[in-house]
Amino acid sequence: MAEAAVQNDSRWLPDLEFIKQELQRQDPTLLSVGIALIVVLLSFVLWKILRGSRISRRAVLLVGLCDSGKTLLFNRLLTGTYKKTQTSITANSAAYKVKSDKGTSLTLVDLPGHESLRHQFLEQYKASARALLFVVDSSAFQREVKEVAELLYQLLTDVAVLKNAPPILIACNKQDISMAKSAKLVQQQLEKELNTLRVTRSAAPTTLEGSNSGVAQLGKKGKDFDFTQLPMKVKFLECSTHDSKEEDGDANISNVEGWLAKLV
Ligand SMILES: Nc1nc2c(ncn2[C@@H]2O[C@H](COP(=O)(O)OP(=O)(O)OP(=O)(O)O)[C@@H](O)[C@H]2O)c(=O)[nH]1
Repeated sequence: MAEAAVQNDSRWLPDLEFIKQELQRQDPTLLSVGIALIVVLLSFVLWKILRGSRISRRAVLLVGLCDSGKTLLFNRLLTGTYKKTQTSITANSAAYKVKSDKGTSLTLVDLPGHESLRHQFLEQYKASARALLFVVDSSAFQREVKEVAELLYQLLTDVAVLKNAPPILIACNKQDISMAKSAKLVQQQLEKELNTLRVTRSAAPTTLEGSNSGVAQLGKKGKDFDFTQLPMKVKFLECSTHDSKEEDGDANISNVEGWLAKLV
């Protein structure tokens, strides 16, 4: 057995000897070709690993404040129909087949928006996020802007979230209501609010236990914050999950479906 192993090993010896001799001769052409080959090989392996981890993360998390419309959007995406909703106290998840020829599926996870629950569920799911579908009630945005920005700030500075840099869709929902703010206005106000939050949070003293561990800097230092400074793609869209006249009227979510289809 041992002899066979030695014989097997000896098959490699001429090659190693050849490489050794060539290196000793320090042929610059061969050396650069060798280095280039190694770089290509390593890049390929790295690309495979990164791609593999992206594919294995299939969860699209629906996050947002209470009553922003996550559960109704979740139901609409899955069944296309209207269903009366109640405040979620736990996460709902289901397989969702994207609207494209590929027919691939993602897992939609609707997380509770209530302040006392959302942190716990975000902690549980954030590492598996392929993407984040952040739902905003555009009709209540003026009143809720600070709270919306705080939740977004929490996500955008979370080291575990930033590690995977999942694409984010900010769905400016309830556009059927006349008071609803446009996606452009929501974006501008959020950028302003996140900028303020960044200043106040970085000025806040860190506790002895280091409560700021796991929290990263938001955007580029020394520049006013805007969403293009983030490592992930952030898109803003307008949608409505039901018609203002009839609750079970048509939803306007085809752009959300389009965004989901592009994830796979
Ligand atoms: N007019 C209008 N109402 C909507 C829309 N989307 C949701 N709603 C209503 O808003 C209310 C809250 O919707 P939900 O889907 O339960 O909200 P949620 O974000 O899941 O709330 P939590 O479970 O508390 O996190 C319900 O009465 C919905 O019918 C919309 O696009 N337009």
